[in-house]
Amino acid sequence: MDHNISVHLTEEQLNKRIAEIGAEITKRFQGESVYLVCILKGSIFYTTELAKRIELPMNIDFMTVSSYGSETKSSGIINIKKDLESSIEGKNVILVEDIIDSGYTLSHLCKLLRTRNPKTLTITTLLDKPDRRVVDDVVVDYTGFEIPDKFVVGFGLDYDQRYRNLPYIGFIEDEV
Ligand SMILES: O=P(O)(O)OC[C@H]1O[C@H](OP(=O)(O)OP(=O)(O)O)[C@H](O)[C@@H]1O
Ligand code: HPA
Repeated sequence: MDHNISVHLTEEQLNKRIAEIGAEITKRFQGESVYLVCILKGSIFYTTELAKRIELPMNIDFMTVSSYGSETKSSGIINIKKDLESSIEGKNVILVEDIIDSGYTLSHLCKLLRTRNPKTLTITTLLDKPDRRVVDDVVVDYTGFEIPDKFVVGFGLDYDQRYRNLPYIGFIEDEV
């Protein structure tokens, strides 16, 4: 089944904001290196665009986490399907998320990563849906855009594994 998808954020708007966040992170960690943690799969597009805009020595690592399955609502149960390859002890870790919705994923991940003693833990998300928050115990350092409570796809985000490749962020309007 296909969906009507309305464009909410264009590729240009996304990349402009990502460049701003990259510049801020570059300034904040001047003279140091950073360890980017990409939360697969959704964050892959944001991570690659952001990484290109951070002018610092960098390591990029990946975690696969899942809580949504084929639903549009979080189950609240976070599964770590793939863990990081290296130790983050003493590193400037930057956790890169595509979206914060209920907050379950971020809350769980932050608790887990802090147990591994990073030097700093910085959180960035491309999108934030504040109206949907259930768990709100994490301060986000860099947010791309706040969006209303509508299901979004594109730029890495999926609906039942579809639409990740759209170069923009769009709202699912209805089925056609
Ligand atoms: O704030 P929350 O309600 O926890 O939702 C946010 C999380 O949900 C999505 O991941 P998902 O589990 O759908 O996996 P995916 O990235 O592979 O699509 C998204 O990428 C975030 O990681
Ligand atoms: O709106 C969304 N779209 C895609 N994936 C998501 N994961 C949480 N919220 C969303």
